[in-house]
Amino acid sequence: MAKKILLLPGDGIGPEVTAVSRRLIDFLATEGIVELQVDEAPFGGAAYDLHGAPITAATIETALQSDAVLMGAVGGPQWSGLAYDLRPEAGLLKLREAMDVYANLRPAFCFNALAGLSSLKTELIAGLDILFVRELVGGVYFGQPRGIETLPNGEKRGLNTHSYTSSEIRRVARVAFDIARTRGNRVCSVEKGNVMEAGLLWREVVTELHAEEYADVELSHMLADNCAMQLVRAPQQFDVILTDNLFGDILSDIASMLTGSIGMLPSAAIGKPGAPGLYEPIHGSAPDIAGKGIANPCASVLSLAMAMRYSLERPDIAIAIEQAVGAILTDGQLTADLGGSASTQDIADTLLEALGRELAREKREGFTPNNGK
Ligand SMILES: NC(=O)c1ccc[n+]([C@@H]2O[C@H](COP(=O)([O-])OP(=O)(O)OC[C@H]3O[C@@H](n4cnc5c(N)ncnc54)[C@H](O)[C@@H]3O)[C@@H](O)[C@H]2O)c1
Ligand SMILES: CC(C)[C@H](C(=O)O)[C@@H](O)C(=O)O
Ligand SMILES: [Mg+2]
Repeated sequence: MAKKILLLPGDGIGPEVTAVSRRLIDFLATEGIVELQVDEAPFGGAAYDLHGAPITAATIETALQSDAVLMGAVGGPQWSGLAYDLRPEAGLLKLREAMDVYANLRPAFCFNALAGLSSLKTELIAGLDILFVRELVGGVYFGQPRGIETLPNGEKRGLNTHSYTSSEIRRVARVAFDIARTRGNRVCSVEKGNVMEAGLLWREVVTELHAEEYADVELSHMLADNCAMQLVRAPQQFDVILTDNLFGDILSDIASMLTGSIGMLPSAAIGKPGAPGLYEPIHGSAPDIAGKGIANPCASVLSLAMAMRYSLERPDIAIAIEQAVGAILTDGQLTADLGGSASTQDIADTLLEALGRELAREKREGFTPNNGK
């Protein structure tokens, strides 16, 4: 039966990079390599402009009925004055919450061809392969109470609540330990238990789960500020980094620059086994370059590869896409963020050819599933 994929291009460069993934999807479908039913809906600021809300109930329903949702990016200055709930970013949080995609996998992998473009020295980067497992539907992003209130003295107060229950921590920690077993078998759990009770509980629950079920996996703990420093000092020390929603957001952006550009980093947000996954680049709508046709589409395309691996049961296509991206980078097909002059369209054209070659090679030689490593 055809797998269902919902595209949510979003705002800014979102539609530009998603269009490249769409070309790959259409190619795979036309060649009969995979049977896909593709839907598309406005999302974020685009949905607000059309429907007065950043996501509609119908789009949430379609997402829940899909096998995978591929999102571009949302947000932009034209919507920044809206009330909090109407902002494009609030639509994204609503979607993540509705899909209950609590584990956000953010690989920071450096393609060989880009090692020299990292903001760190090449020798610190060679072979870099970190996987962030970021909790995605809890913590300070969702804690109650929240809001902006006026105090009796007339002053305003902005309020957010950072909270985690043990079951929320346990389920995402389980994902990190399970994935670690398929790669370097090491998990570094990151919080700030030195100053936050939620961090203390985080460490306690992770330690307990480790002792009960995952004693074979090497577990370490690190405070988030130290982790930020270690990521730019000696990033190769890490295999899987397990952390909360806010720290995961920030630490994965730091790690993106180790790989050459934020335009390279994909993500997969997964929930209960069998439930649809949400796939999106970690970058935003990049208003500074939107409409110029120069956005790097690799993060979107690599997110599609993650969808093939984690939701669409096609690890062969995932690997072919990843190999194709590696091949065009090696050929020097680089967008401006990587110091090149290729347009988004140029990348789409060469990527399609490279994907065709990779799939043909797999047909001849077979492939070995690599679990995203
Ligand atoms: N998942 C998402 O939809 C998401 C993620 C982050 C930020 N945002 C939103 O995007 C808007 C802009 O945020 P920002 O400027 O802080 O972050 P951003 O990630 O959009 O851009 C940061 C910088 O990286 C560059 N960049 C990002 N992606 C690129 C790509 N694919 N190719 C080339 N260069 C790229 C941009 O040009 C910019 O200079 C805000 O409204 C923010 O809330 C959305
Ligand atoms: C846009 C925003 C809600 C989002 C986040 O903070 O999770 C973004 O920064 C990301 O990394 O996906
Ligand atoms: Mg972010």
